[in-house]
Amino acid sequence: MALPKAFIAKYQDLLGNESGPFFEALSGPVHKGFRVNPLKESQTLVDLEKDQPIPWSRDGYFGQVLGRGIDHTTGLVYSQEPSAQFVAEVLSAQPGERVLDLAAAPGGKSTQLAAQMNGQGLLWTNEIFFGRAKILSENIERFGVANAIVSSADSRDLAEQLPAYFDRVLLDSPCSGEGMFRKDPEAITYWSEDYPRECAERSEAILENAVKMLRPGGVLVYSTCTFAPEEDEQIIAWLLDRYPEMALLPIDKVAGSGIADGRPEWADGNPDLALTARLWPQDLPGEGHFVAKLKKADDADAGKKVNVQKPSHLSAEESALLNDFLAETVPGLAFSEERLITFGDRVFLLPDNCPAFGRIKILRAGLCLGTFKKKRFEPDHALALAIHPSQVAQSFAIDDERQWTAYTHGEALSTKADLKKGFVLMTAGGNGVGWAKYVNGQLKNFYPKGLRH
Ligand SMILES: C[S@@+](CC[C@H](N)C(=O)[O-])C[C@H]1O[C@@H](n2cnc3c(N)ncnc32)[C@H](O)[C@@H]1O
Repeated sequence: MALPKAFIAKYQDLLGNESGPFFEALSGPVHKGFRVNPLKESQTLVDLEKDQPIPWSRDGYFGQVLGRGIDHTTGLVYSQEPSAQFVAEVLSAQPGERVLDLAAAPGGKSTQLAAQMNGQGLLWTNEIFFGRAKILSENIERFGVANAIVSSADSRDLAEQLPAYFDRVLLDSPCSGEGMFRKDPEAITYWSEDYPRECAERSEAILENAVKMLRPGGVLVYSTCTFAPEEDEQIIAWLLDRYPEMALLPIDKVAGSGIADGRPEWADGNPDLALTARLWPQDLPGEGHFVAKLKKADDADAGKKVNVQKPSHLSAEESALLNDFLAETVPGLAFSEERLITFGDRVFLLPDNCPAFGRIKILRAGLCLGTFKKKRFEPDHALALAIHPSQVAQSFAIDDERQWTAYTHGEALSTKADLKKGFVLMTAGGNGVGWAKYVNGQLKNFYPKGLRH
């Protein structure tokens, strides 16, 4: 890997004697990791080795996930670089809280936060670029997350809509990506001496909005995947200076893991900056990361009141179609109609007390239940991935490779199983993986066309 001369000079200067092992590590092997998904009822399908837990990640292991493998397709695992798994652990979202992931695509940290929240509370996950937000939304669906709002908005517009609203905010900032040089050498081509400063300016602008959205007493985690002090300690020094209501919190650096303190001497010398965390490739089996955890003062400005999103009014026909579908197919799913919202023909179950969307572009408003078709209701793939098989009236277990291949190709399956005419939850290894419609010994395939392979 050819590193820019200016990069080498900068880190020789900053790291002194440590620079040798640092540059050596940058030309060493990349470490792969994955997380298992505790939101899924059963883990029986995971055929990846789970003998090397990542010390700083609750559900994380070293190892490589295959893109088209059943583990991945069914949302049982999420492929994520080991160091990146530390960030959401530091934020530590709790069930029932209001949590914002402000720069979230493709969704590594959001899916980890969703696992921590275990379906309770509100996870608002945002990505400014619409194309990337679509990928984020697909990953949220595959992971079986029912309580997430996925939006695509500029942080300024979000802050106007949701002032002082969240218990926890994560800004995993768009950065110069120096920590990914080893994993993704293309990142080197974007680098210049000025690039970290340019990225830092963008991060400052996003951070201002992140702080606005934090409630008094709320917790903010700021992270990057760069070594650049301009985007790491110096940004936090700037934040502490600009917002006296924000204070650094200690981070559990997991004794023996190699996670290091931040470097006050690379910013304004404030000793509190040592509370931040640095993950160096020469110290641990992962890529480069920086993490800071801060709290907003309990007596900070509480902001204006945020309204609750108004539900949609279903027509009598829509209500009847939906209620018939639920009674026949998912009798174990109970909720109040006050939580239903429609986008075109699709109906979503909002998280409890969901805040109003205003003009924010929403890609996913909680759990998509399905689509109103002419005189019928068709369940959504997201519903199959998020519900527990015990909630449905009938299910069909795919128990061999041949059936799995046929189902994910979009073929109908023949069966002698004792099923009633209507929708059937298809399961694999004990988890919902999609829908089929049973008619006369045939399971008609409802696996989404875009996912067939
Ligand atoms: C480090 S990545 C996020 C990775 C993600 N947290 C994960 O774990 O999968 C930063 C994200 O910020 C987005 N971004 C770029 N410019 C932005 C801006 N001005 N405001 C907010 N997000 C931005 C990028 O598109 C990118 O998806």
